[in-house]
Amino acid sequence: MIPPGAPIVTAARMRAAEEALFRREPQLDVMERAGAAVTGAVARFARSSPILVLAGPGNNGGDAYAAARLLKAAGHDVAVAACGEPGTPAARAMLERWGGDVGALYQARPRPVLVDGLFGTGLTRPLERGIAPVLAELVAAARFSLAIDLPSGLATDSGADLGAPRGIGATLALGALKPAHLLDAGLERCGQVLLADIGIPVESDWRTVARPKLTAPGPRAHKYSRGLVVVVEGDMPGAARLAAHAAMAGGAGYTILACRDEGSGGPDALVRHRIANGDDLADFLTEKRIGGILIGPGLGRDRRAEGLLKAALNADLPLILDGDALTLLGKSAAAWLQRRTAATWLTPHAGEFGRMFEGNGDKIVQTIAAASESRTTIIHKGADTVIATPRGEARVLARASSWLSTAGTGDVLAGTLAAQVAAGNKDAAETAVWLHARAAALAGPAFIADALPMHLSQAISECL
Ligand SMILES: NC(=O)C1=CN([C@@H]2O[C@H](COP(=O)(O)OP(=O)(O)OC[C@H]3O[C@@H](n4cnc5c(N)ncnc54)[C@H](O)[C@@H]3O)[C@@H](O)[C@H]2O)[C@@H](O)CC1
Ligand SMILES: Nc1ncnc2c1ncn2[C@@H]1O[C@H](COP(=O)(O)OP(=O)(O)O)[C@@H](O)[C@H]1O
Ligand SMILES: [K+]
Repeated sequence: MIPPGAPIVTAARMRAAEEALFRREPQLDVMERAGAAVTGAVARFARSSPILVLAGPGNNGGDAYAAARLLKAAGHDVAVAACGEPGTPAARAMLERWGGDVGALYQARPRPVLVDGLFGTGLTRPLERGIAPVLAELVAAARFSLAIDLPSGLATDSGADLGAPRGIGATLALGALKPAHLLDAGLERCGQVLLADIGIPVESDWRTVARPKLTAPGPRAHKYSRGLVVVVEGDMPGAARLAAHAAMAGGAGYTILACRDEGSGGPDALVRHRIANGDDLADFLTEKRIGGILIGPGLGRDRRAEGLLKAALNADLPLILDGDALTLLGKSAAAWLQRRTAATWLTPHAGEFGRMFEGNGDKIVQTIAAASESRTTIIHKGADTVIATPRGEARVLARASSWLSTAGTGDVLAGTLAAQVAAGNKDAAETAVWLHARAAALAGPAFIADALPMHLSQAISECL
């Protein structure tokens, strides 16, 4: 499990935090703690199996030499293989403290337990030729592999694959999580992510999503105080119905489907209100008790859809934009949205995000830049979901149920978010993402999106 609410830092931030600490404490003491943390984690998995420790030229290699010595002192059968001489004073000192044999990486014989201490946050380019296949073979031949800080061959700040092996069983993040533990290729290359506190103080506006704290409605609650949600229906009514159902199951007091005609389907408690076009919707949205408008799921992209979207954008009410609403805005999204005075949330998947914003940089950086430019809170969905606020905060959710990869689950997320927005939850996005992921976990394998809302009640009960 990814540690909830844990800070996430880039390689540069981690280095700065380490350097600040080294002004107060010897670097070797910190590295000894890193070695001890690795030893503890490896010993748990290795039991009495022979261990091969791989050491690289930098401080990741320094951690590896420290761990090799401590594992040996604890009675384990340890062999060490290195790629290159240590290039930092700390790594050299740890090689000396190890004092045993060091083989060449290219001649290393596989052992049942492998410790990957080749490269960590200092990796700046794809693994040099020859290293990746040797590492891949040693990992494949081992019964269990643990990576120190990061699997060698992952770009720390993006999680991009620079030659990382497949099959690492666990990764022990040192001091703090890095984006690579959560994003892109890191999602499948890190195995189980463990976090070791080695006494490096880190500050960050970026954290993993944590379980929210919610409260039950007060004794004097009524349907309006719980939150009135309006979901705007479009060409594909099923999508809006799914979202409306999720808003209701996500705790909204009153949910209205603004629909073209009487229609049918959906829970009986769902109220239908006929809306022919954008002018109609604009009139309806003068109702000040509305706590959140959701538009976009199944909206379509025709003239009527454009009129509805314009009415929603012009209403001075909290607004959630999803699906087709995002595509309709396209590259003019930021210009439209920064004019709004009421709060706005966007829930794009990667395709929709790319239609609205330039995609420079890593997913966290990109999402923060877009949130700040458009003055919105963005839930950038995917197997790795990044939430960014206009204030530069980020929350990351990795490893939600991969069964979420089915049509309609995004509509359920948008509806869940609308309920939280209408209830006035100031962490509506993080709450909705957590509840949605928890509902998916509770739904088990091969659920359909229609089944997700019914698990929201249990998910909410776990937050009370
Ligand atoms: N500074 C410290 O004392 C501490 C560092 N820590 C460890 O140190 C790591 C960071 O150490 P470094 O900054 O020395 O970096 P690394 O040890 O991750 O790697 C740096 C070395 O790799 C080389 N290199 C980079 N890309 C390469 C490539 N594609 N092919 C071949 N060689 C390549 C660099 O030239 C340099 O020699 C962390 O991940 C963590 O494991 C922790 O022990 C905490 C304390
Ligand atoms: N492999 C995956 N692992 C975890 N979550 C996923 C995965 N694939 C999709 N999701 C989640 O499922 C939802 C899909 O939303 P979206 O792409 O908008 O689908 P739709 O438009 O069909 O509803 C998002 O919340 C996304 O984060
Ligand atoms: K490593």
